Amino acid sequence: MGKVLQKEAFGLAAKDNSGVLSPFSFTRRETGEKDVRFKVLFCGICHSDLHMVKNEWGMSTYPLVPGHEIVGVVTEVGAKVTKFKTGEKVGVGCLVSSCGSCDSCTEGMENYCPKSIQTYGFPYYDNTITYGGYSDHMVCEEGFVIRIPDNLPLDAAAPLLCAGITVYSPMKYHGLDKPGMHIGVVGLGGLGHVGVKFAKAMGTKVTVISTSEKKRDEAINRLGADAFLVSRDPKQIKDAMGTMDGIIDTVSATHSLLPLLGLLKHKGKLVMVGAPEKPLELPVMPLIFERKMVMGSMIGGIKETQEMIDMAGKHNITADIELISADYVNTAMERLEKADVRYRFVIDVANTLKPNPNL
Ligand SMILES: NC(=O)c1ccc[n+]([C@@H]2O[C@H](COP(=O)([O-])OP(=O)(O)OC[C@H]3O[C@@H](n4cnc5c(N)ncnc54)[C@H](O)[C@@H]3O)[C@@H](O)[C@H]2O)c1
Ligand SMILES: [Zn+2]
Ligand SMILES: [Zn+2]
Repeated sequence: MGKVLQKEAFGLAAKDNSGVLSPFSFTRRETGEKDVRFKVLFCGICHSDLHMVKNEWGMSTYPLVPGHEIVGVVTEVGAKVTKFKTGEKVGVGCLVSSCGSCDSCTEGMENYCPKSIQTYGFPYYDNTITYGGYSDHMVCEEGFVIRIPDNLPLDAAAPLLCAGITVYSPMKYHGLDKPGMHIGVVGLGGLGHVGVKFAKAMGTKVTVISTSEKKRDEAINRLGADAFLVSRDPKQIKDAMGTMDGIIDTVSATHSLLPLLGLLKHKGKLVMVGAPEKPLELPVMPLIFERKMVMGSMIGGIKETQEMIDMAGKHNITADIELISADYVNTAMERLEKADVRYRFVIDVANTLKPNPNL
């Protein structure tokens, strides 16, 4: 193999598990035949970025450039790229590659490919480590690039690439997308608030389940939820027992599943998408007595990510965001830890991250 050509890149990286990000220069590969290169305009801050920055899942390597809710404008395409042209608005979510031939890949579920490569912190084929979207530009195989509908504002669309697909995929897969169904959404953060919007667009009745009354007004009047339940209030839980077809649990910390299982109808499904660092306690009696199910779900495939964002375009679904400058990222991480965000931080990368003069 000849000399591998590379391009200078600049971003923000965690250098250790302290939770602090700082400027970082690195290189990305040249645009390969099937690669799309794009200038990053905006990147959302997912709670997974925070888990990874702090190595809470025990799988982080440093330096770690987070970011998997990335949108931008195409600057260069490889000779064999057919789907994208320079100037087009594109995005990349949590995946940048997969094997392409296993059962999961064949079924369009690259997210479950055992050899899938995540957008940051994973070894790539050329023995480099993948770096995410808190950076000035990206290069990605065209098969993992998503087209952003023209009518969506790019900053508020960015979080759909992880938060959006993570709630959309299980609703579709588990048949929780049928009008008339009653869906619960636990945890009203980045994932939860877009979960409410998609579930409403699918025509279901949506109840937000939260730990305090604080978000009741916003959940109902701003996000369009039909009802709001405080999970720590036994009376509110009791009144809603056995009413829900499915619950999407987006909570990022350990919490009790018992009240949630109680809210489900017979055969109801509790889908775990939140990924706390410690195991949760699973009460089995409600599962046994009423054939209830608990399952997990991880992001979604590329085809369904495109479907999700096209649906968002049709229904004008975007995230409610706080647009921040790159130098605010450490404060944003601290606030995210305390659930002090309405409802997603998005970094204004192109305007505020120090540009790379060589790009
Ligand atoms: N399964 C996947 O594919 C996938 C994809 C993206 C994110 N995630 C995970 O989902 C979780 C949520 O991500 P996010 O970006 O929406 O985070 P977020 O911080 O925006 O939202 C988390 C919500 O959980 C609530 N919460 C925190 N601790 C709680 C507790 N003890 N009890 C009840 N509620 C509590 C917070 O108030 C907040 O509303 C994270 O663990 C993240 O890593 C999973
Ligand atoms: Zn994410
Ligand atoms: Zn595969």
